[in-house]
Parts: sequence; structure tokens; C-alpha cells
Amino acid sequence: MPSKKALVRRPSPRLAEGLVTHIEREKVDVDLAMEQWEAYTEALRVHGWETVEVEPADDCPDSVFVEDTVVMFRNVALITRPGAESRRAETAGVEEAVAALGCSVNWVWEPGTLDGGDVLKVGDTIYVGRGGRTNAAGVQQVRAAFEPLGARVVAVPVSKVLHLKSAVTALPDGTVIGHIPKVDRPALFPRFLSVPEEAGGHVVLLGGHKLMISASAPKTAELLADLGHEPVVVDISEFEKLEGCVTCLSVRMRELYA
Ligand SMILES: NC(=O)NCCC[C@H](N)C(=O)O
Repeated sequence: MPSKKALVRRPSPRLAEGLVTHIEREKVDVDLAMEQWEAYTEALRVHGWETVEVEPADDCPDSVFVEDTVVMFRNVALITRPGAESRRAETAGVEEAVAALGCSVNWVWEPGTLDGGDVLKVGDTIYVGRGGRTNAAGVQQVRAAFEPLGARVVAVPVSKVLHLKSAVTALPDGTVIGHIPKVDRPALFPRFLSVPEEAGGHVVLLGGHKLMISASAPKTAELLADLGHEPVVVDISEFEKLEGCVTCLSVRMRELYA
């Protein structure tokens, strides 16, 4: 039985100072964000995931977006070098957490930059978004880390949104989903389904047919239910004001070797 552990990180009291790049800044309600984070982590637990909390990083406003700091492939954790300098201090605590879980740890080195939000795994294919946060050296370092383990790395241009996974994610059957106006090159994906809302392009696979999806994508949730999936809806409005999506609030680990 594969392990089902999910790394999460409690929001910083400075969350409202988080970075905003592609959208207008809106006031973040930190108390509401805390409630939404509790509900998000509870939804993971209800669906069989053991949540593992990374030591909080109270001085790092964006630290709740833990996905950006580490990329997992099998038992190997690649600690990123986030594209935004203000986020680099987030990785130390994550490194400790994955090492404590028995992962083999690897690092992205200067001049490479990589945000985990730019990495979408579909089976053994790893799509890496080359955009505002991930550079060419970062893409090459993902190749060097994971191709020897059997992955195939496919680089994908990203210009319209923060990260590759702000544009597309994948269903359990491998179909890539996204809202066309936000996807640079849908033709790069062998099977692509267009969804009616931007936030509808973001799902977290919980196991079986269950998919976590944001409350801001009701039409997509309906479309996915009609295709035989089981949407699990969570409200993450306060994180969306900071360009976060359902994927970025956790790192799911299925193949720990412990
Ligand atoms: N993977 C993600 O979707 N991460 C969201 C990061 C949002 C944060 N405010 C940032 O700009 O880095």
C-alpha cells in the first residue's frame, strides 16, 4: 500500500504581504485564510492523507504555498531555488521535513531557478513550465535529477499566468485540463480538455475518482462530475487573492521508501 502523506505549512501571520504578479492586489483576510487552510488540510485527511506540517516560517509571507519549495519524484525530493528571491528562505524548513521522512534529497543550484508550481507530473512525464519563476537552467536541473530515474521531462512555455500549474493540471486518467485563454500551448499535451473557468484548471488528485477543486470553479466541478469524477470542493478565496491554487497548499507524497 503506497504511503499517502501530504506536506503542508501553516500560513504566516504576514500572509497578506504575499507576492502578487499577474493580478491586482486585494485585501487578504488572514483569519479567514487560517480557517480555509484548516478546512483544506481536513479535506486531505478525510480522504486518507496523513498531513505532515513543515515547521512554520512566520517571516515568509508566501510560505503556506509549500508546493513551490520541493518537487518529489518517487523517493527523491528536489529542493527548489524559488524564482522570487523573497521566497528562498522557505526551503530550509522543507528540506528538514523531507529528510525526516526518509527522502533522498537533491537541490537546484544557482543559476537555476525553479518553483514547484511549474512542475506537473503525469505518470512518468514531468512537464516543467519555463516562465517567470523557472529558468532554463532550472529545467535542465529537473532533467538531471529525474531522467536517470526514468522520468521524461517536457519543457512548456508559460507566459500568461504565474506557474504552469496555474494554467493546467491533470485528471487521474492523464487528461490535461486548463482554461484555454490561460494556456500558452495546449497542443503540447497529448490529451487536453478545456474547462470553463481559470480555477477549473487546478485539481488535486485525492485518490480514486476524487478531485479537490476550488469553490470558484463551480461550472468545471459540474463538468468533471458529469464525466464521472467526484469533485471535493474547498473554498480558498484568500489564497487565490495571492495567486495560489488548490495544488500549491500541499505536496502529496505517494512513493516514500520508508
Ligand atoms: N504553486 C502555486 O500556485 N503557488 C502560488 C504562489 C503564490 C505566491 N504569492 C507567489 O507569488 O509566489
